[in-house]
Amino acid sequence: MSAAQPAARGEEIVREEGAQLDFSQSMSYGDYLHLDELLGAQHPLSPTHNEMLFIIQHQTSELWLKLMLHELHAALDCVRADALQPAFKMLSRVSRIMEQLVHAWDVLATMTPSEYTALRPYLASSSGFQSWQYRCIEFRLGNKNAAMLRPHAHRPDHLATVEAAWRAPSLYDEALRLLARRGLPIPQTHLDRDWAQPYAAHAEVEQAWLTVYRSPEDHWDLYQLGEELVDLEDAFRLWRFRHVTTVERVIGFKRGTGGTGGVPYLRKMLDTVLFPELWTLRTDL
Ligand code: HEM
Ligand SMILES: N[C@@H](CC(=O)c1ccccc1NC=O)C(=O)O
Repeated sequence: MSAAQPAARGEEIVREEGAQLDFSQSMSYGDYLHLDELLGAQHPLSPTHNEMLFIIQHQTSELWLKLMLHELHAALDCVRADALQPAFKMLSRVSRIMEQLVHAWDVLATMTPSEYTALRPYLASSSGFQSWQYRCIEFRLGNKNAAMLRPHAHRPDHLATVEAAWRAPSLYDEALRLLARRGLPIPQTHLDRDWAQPYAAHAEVEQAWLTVYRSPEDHWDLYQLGEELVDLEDAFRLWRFRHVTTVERVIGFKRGTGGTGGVPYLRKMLDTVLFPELWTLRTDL
């Protein structure tokens, strides 16, 4: 077989398929996806080989966070409008994205402490702690903390977005309002409050969820909502765990570039509970 044959066959396949080959007058793949901007946004500051991994890992994470927020906002609107079926679809997508981010740690973990130490000085005081999209997700899921607004003060546009997420009812707050609309007794303190304050678990809320979980057939969609929320928190917990473990692998107990204690701070965050009564009810079921 001559060397020209496979190439000729390749040309024939493209011709037979009728693939479009000229994009001088129409929109191409790269045009639609704005790939020039996307692929032109990696600007390593160090001479190290591994910085490209570090940048792309974070940029792809931020893209997934963007989609999570898009889905979360829509899911919140649906729960508010009693449209649970579309909300379930969106929440399940949010959980799958979080799982994707959990697996993404495997790629970053190929970077050794020696490799990271070489690029770390170039990061200066930047840190994931300053991710405004991450903070919006935390707030939309109900982990409210006013101190987390401060790192965004230098960007009034981002500050306004994070502040709006902080002041708004969270997904869990909306779920409890839904339970109340369905006739389940939710204390007034949990139906109308200062939503910027951290959520406080309440025995009556657990009782309401227990009613749902004790007879799923009578409350099937609320039962499904409860399990969707638990799926999401489960995936979030895994992400936090992989984060702190990866951080310990690469910087040990050094302080973080964001100014926190580093691993001890991230370990404290592992204690966060987003939807407390959905977990405690299991003991009492
Ligand atoms: C080698 C990789 C990484 C190291 C060493 C690292 C280290 C740290 C440290 C030490 C903190 C605490 C804040 C500080 O003082 O800086 C932190 C926070 C944070 N990091 Fe990372 N990180 C890494 C990768 C990532 C990745 C891939 C993401 C994905 C977006 C990420 C997102 C965050 C977020 C959102 C926080 C704030 C967490 C919170 O406040 O609960 N980090 N990281
Ligand atoms: N806080 C990290 C730095 C860091 O991880 C980071 C720096 C810039 C952009 C993203 C980062 N990732 C997550 O925190 C450290 O202390 O090494």
